[in-house]
Amino acid sequence: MIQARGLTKRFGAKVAVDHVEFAVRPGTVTGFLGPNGAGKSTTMRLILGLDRPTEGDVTVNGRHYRDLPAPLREVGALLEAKAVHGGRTAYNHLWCLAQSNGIPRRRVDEVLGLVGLESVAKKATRGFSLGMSQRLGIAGALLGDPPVLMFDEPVNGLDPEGILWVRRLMQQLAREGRTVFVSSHLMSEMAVTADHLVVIGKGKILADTGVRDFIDSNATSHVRVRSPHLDRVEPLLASQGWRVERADDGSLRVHEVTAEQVGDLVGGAGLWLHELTGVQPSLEDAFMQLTGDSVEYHAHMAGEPAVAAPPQAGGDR
Ligand SMILES: Nc1ncnc2c1ncn2[C@@H]1O[C@H](COP(=O)(O)OP(=O)(O)OP(=O)(O)O)[C@@H](O)[C@H]1O
Repeated sequence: MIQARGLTKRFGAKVAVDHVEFAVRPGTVTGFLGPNGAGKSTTMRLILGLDRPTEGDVTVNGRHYRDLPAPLREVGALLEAKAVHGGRTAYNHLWCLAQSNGIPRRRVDEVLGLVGLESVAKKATRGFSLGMSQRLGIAGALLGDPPVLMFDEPVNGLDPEGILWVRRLMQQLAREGRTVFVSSHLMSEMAVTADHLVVIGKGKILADTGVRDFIDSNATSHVRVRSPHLDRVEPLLASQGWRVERADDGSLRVHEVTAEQVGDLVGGAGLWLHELTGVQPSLEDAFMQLTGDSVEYHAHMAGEPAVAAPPQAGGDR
């Protein structure tokens, strides 16, 4: 179990992690989500003792990382896959790690097999692709057979087969009763990999909940409508007090109603529909909804003002 209490890290005036409280429990895959610059990597670095907290505390199975006698046997971590001595072979990289933690040589062969790198074990890692480096990083995390594992963006650079492999690996590790804490920007992947989520924005915890609960409490379902009579259908739906939006592809999104309600109303008015689809919200929808105000770095779409216009007095949101 990983436990953070009042965990805070400041870099000068910048508060990267702001009085964060959470617990990552064994037996589940816990996703760690947040927009760029939210504080995920800093939190992971604090857990691993690579940075010292300005205030507060974080422990792994009740102890600070720096007090662990053989840390690789307690916590395995993949932070930056490319942070490996490029001149060493994959085998030697793992063997050096193993020796410093009293891990037997046969375990090096085992983990190389687990991640599928046996055939390149004797090659220098400087020639490795990002995907191969990720696999090597994961091998390093697994080396000490630790009860707690942390992965920062583990599927970065992996092909679809590799992504599926990582998903199964995370779930297998959790099923074995381990604590698995994993950050990713790939929402669709998190939705199918994680059981629980810790969401951070601008250094503060925004949510700490199950994946399903997170989606249900932060996004609503909608009905997608296409019609050759859109100019009449749109005001008809709006006249019911329903929230109706026009999507970029010309379809309508009608929020918090059922497809039956929309179909009955439009059919009753003698208008035609070409599509009527109930759409369940995704993890991405919920994430965007929750973290919209916490995004530090906004890109601007063509035609969108670079600086948001001030809200109109008395205007609707
Ligand atoms: N060594 C540092 N010195 C100064 N500021 C830092 C340092 N490390 C991180 N920060 C700042 O702290 C904030 C949190 O950064 P962090 O890398 O933890 O975010 P993140 O959630 O991992 O982002 P990303 O998703 O982009 O990897 C950012 O504003 C970042 O610029």
